[in-house]
Amino acid sequence: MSRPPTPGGGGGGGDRGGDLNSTLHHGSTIKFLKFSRNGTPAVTLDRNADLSQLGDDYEEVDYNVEDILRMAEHLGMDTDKDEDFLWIAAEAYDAEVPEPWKEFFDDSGEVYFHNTRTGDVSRDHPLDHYYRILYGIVRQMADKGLEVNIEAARKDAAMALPDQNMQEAIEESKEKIQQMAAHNSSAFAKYVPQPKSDLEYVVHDLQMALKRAEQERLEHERRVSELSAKVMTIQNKEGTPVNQDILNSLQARLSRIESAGFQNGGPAVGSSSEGGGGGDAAVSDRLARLERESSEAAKEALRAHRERAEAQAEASQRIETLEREKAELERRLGQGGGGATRAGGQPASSGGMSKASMKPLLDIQKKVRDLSSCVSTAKDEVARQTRNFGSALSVHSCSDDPMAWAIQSLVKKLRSVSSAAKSAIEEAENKIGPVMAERRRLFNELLRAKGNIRVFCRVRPLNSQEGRISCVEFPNEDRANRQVALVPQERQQNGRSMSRKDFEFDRVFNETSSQTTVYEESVKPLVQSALDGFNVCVFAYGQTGSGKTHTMEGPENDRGVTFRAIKELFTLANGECAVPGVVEYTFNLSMLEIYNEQIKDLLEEKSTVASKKLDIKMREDGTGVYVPNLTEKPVSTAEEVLQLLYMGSKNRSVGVTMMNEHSSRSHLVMMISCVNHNVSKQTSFTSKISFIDLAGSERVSKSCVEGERLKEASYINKSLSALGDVIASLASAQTRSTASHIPFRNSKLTYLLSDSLGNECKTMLFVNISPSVLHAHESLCSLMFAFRARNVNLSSSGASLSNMKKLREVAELAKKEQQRLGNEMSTKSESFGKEKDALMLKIAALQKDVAGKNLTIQDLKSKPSFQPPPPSCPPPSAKPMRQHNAKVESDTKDLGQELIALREMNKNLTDRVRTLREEKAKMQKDMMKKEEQYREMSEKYRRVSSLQRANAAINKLRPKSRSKSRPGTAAGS
Ligand SMILES: Nc1ncnc2c1ncn2[C@@H]1O[C@H](COP(=O)(O)OP(=O)(O)OP(=O)(O)O)[C@@H](O)[C@H]1O
Repeated sequence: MSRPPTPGGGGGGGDRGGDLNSTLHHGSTIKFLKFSRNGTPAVTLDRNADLSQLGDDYEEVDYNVEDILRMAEHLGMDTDKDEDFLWIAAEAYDAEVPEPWKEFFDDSGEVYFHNTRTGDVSRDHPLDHYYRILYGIVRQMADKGLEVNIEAARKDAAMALPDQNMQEAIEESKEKIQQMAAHNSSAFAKYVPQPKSDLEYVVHDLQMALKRAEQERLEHERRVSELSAKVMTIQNKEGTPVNQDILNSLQARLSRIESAGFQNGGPAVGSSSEGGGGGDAAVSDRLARLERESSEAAKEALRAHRERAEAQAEASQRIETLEREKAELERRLGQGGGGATRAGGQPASSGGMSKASMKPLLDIQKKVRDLSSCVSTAKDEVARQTRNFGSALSVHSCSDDPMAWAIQSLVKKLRSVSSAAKSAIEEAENKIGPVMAERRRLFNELLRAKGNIRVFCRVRPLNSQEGRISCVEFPNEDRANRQVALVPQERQQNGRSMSRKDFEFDRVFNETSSQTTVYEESVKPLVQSALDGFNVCVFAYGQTGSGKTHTMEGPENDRGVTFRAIKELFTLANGECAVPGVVEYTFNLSMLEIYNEQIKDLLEEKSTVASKKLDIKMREDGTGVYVPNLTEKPVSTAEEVLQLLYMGSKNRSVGVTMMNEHSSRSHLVMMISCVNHNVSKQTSFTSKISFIDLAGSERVSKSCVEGERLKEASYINKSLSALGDVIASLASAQTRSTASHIPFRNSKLTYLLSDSLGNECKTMLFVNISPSVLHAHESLCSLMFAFRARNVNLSSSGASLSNMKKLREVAELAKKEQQRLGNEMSTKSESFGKEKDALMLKIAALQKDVAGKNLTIQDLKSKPSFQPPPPSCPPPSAKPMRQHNAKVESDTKDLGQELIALREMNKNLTDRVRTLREEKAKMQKDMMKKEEQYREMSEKYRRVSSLQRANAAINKLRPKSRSKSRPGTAAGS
């Protein structure tokens, strides 16, 4: 049932009118044909079809223009722009009132609707909401340059409705439309054009315009020749006085026609002076050229359109894949308790990031890269299209050109395609953003699980002056590489002896660990983190000559972690992490030295001792600190950085102490700021990676220094202990989850690095030690300092009591399982071994027996039968001899068979033994895994206990000691 006419709505009737624009505003009717498009019921406006020829085999619906326009406005449509969607208004106008709603009229004759179930009353038709949503969806599809999928739009709109009855009502009306469509579709096939893409419509319009222009040209030609003939007739009439007036008027008319050309959309002819024939030829040529060019432009545009659609589809597919992978990664991370992380957020393994855990991230990076190259290809395509349109426009720039409007329309459409492509690119970029952010988040989670403060110990080889006695041991070296022990060898130089001290770190590198191993298992993962926006700090701590510079800088032929990290930084920034045109990086390098609490710019050209005085300032927005006037050099390759490092190193302050000829008495700080620019969004963020080669940590007394050297040493001690205090405070703040004062300002070093320590920043400390007994005490101090930082890190994880209990239970279980497997394996292998040995013996005996018998047979066979017996023996009769031979032969046969059977048996046994061996190896592997798990758990448990003990001790002390901690005690205590 149609809705009753709304006030002001005119009645139906009137002529159909071919052009919608000409009918819409004249109170006449518009007609709609219903047809099926690819099985999708739809209603479309018919503009050109001659309905009278369709007979009764279709449904023609006349609507009053005003009613439909009013309904369209009521649904929020723009009646000027939305003529293609007026069918929604028509459908809404026709919509039935669904149950349990009823339609009523009030006293003034206005319609209202009443919900008989809920009692709701509304002036709005109950389905108006649905049609508004439907309109919104199709409008959005059209705005995005997508083909309008009515079926999908209807589904989505229905889903958005809260009322089940409404949905059913819509389903019902949809079915009706489908039935009607199925009935009518065959009749309409010849009248209703197949769905076309925007560009195809443009091409079609263009061709129609050409046809019209050609027809008009022919008509013009006909009229010109008609008039010329008339003039000729008049001029040639012999004896007839020429009526000059008539002649003049005819000629003027002819000229007018020629110059008028096709003012109503027809092609302009050449000037009248060119003469009729020449002008026509020019027009034809021009038309042909224009037609050619237009069709080429249209083809090109179609191709570009298709390519764009393909690229877009591919991009969406890739994004989908990425999202799937991301979900998978997330799922895996969610299971992290037993895999990548352990309870309490402690590292799952001692080494660097495992390949398995890195792989999904690397895959995401690769996908993001692919996606971005896809986006940039699409961008290039858009740029190319735009250029093509530009040239097409310049060719057809003549505004009175008959083809201009068609070309303009083509250009307009293509521009809309290009803007659709642009928005597709934007959309893809918007999708890349979250994927990249997710990758960053996951990667950071992985690093955080390993600890934001990580401590590595590196023991350098003994040098020629130190002899061959090492006081360092590596317990469990083959397993976890995490333990190091200082063992007493003989009395120290100072006469004191030392008891054995065991330490554990995130990783211990021994004398043979290569620079590559050290880098890969320590700093490498942090480089990615720096590019992801996290501040990173790598310290090398240790006494003079312990290998700090070797670890950080390294010799030219075997670079240390700094150079390797920088190389990686550029590789990632130009490869995996870059999204050309979306995300780009720039880098700036600065290098400074802190000597006697003074900052010296090492990259300052012509640097002198009395160079500019530098200080550290807090940024006004409170986002961190900076050193005003510090030289910052833009860098884009590792080689550039190397050159600057070389220049900076030459400016370093070095002195001579008894410890090391070239001992460094200052802290060397090298910082690279990484600026991540999002090109399309015009946003950026900065992160920083810093490498700090700390000054030698040896105690003053040992260096036997005085005067200037003593002053240097005391500054060094002070700043190193300030560093220890900062790390300790940060960790205790994390443990208590409360904001507390961090004494960053106690030294220039800690203040400078205040924005790179704590929170989500990644801190890595190498403690370098010498294995020499001569340095045992200094090594012990260094290890104590590092252990303090590491313990701190542990306490920040905050393992709960329930976790401890759980860990203990799991550890017990693992231990039992390990024992059970061990027993089972040894019992099995023992019994199988025995069985196998017995069988082997039997086989060997049988083989021996067979071999002996074979020999006897051969022996007997080789003796000639006619040979006379020896004189002492009675002559043997032939019969027993034959019997004997036969017996031997049958024995041999039997033995042969037995041998085959035994060989078969042997083979089976060997197979069995092999299977058992494999089983054993598998069990051993399982056992080792379990043992490792058990070990980790017991370790965790041990740490938690020590933490508890420490907490208890702190609690005990708390009421008593409120006194300030003395500076300078951290490193040595
Ligand atoms: N892992 C190592 N393998 C081989 N040689 C090493 C290793 N570590 C250090 N060395 C050597 O030991 C010597 C002292 O090392 P390095 O200069 O790195 O010590 P340092 O702690 O930086 O001293 P300083 O505080 O004086 O700068 C150098 O000759 C260096 O080549």
